[in-house]
Amino acid sequence: MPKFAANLSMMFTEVPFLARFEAAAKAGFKYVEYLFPYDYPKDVLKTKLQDNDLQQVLFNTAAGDVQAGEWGVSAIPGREADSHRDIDLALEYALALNCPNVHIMSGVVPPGENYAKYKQTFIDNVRYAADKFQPHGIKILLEALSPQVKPNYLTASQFQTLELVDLIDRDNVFVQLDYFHAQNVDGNLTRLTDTLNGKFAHVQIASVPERHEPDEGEINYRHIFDKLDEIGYEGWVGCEYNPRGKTTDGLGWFKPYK
Ligand SMILES: O=C(O)[C@@H](O)C(=O)CO
Ligand SMILES: [Mg+2]
Repeated sequence: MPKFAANLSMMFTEVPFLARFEAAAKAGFKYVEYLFPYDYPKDVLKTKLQDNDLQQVLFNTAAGDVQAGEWGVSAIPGREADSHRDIDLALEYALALNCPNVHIMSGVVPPGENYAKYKQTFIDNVRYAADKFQPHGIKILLEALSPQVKPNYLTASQFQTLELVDLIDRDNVFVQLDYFHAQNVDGNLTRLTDTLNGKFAHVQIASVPERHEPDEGEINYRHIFDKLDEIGYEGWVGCEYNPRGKTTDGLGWFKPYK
């Protein structure tokens, strides 16, 4: 049975961020993920996790200057020092929060730029991270983002991310398989799951096209959950969706899995 993690960047937004830990625990979650921890001291987050018997399973490296269009900097040529600073900070938080996975954000490739140069910069920076995280047993995740959500992100297709994982060639680097983006770009989700089997170490879910609860739209998630069980997937499934209304009102789908 999948282990579901509440995504506190998207779920329980009825309450302020630090109150979402308790809200998730009360709703029956044992695991949480969220985009960025950096606005809060490590101790504050650690206490929230401990007080609510929750395990943190994923967060991302910093986004950079979001107003200026950045969404990570690790693929941007000339920004290696910023990328390494973000990776080092992420490692500090991962160790403090006992978090087993960190997603390294590549950033966008502006149209007309040299894609190969961005790709190589990302490969080099992820190798730097992989070697730093490896002694601590922390996995690095790379995610493809669909163009309707983040145009010109370094990778849009799961196959591009898979190629990067293979080129980076480190034991602790994996695909972050977000089925919402995968359906938007690649489709064919059952076969895709088989193709990526062993290469992905974290899953995220949401309906398509609305990015709501996984109980509507194009994807039959009951089938996907069975498929993940069938292949023996042991990682977490992050609930990265925007609830249709109040978060708890939309948790009917979660009842059988509590
Ligand atoms: O799917 C997403 O958008 C996220 O998982 C993320 O980490 C960055 O955009
Ligand atoms: Mg995602």
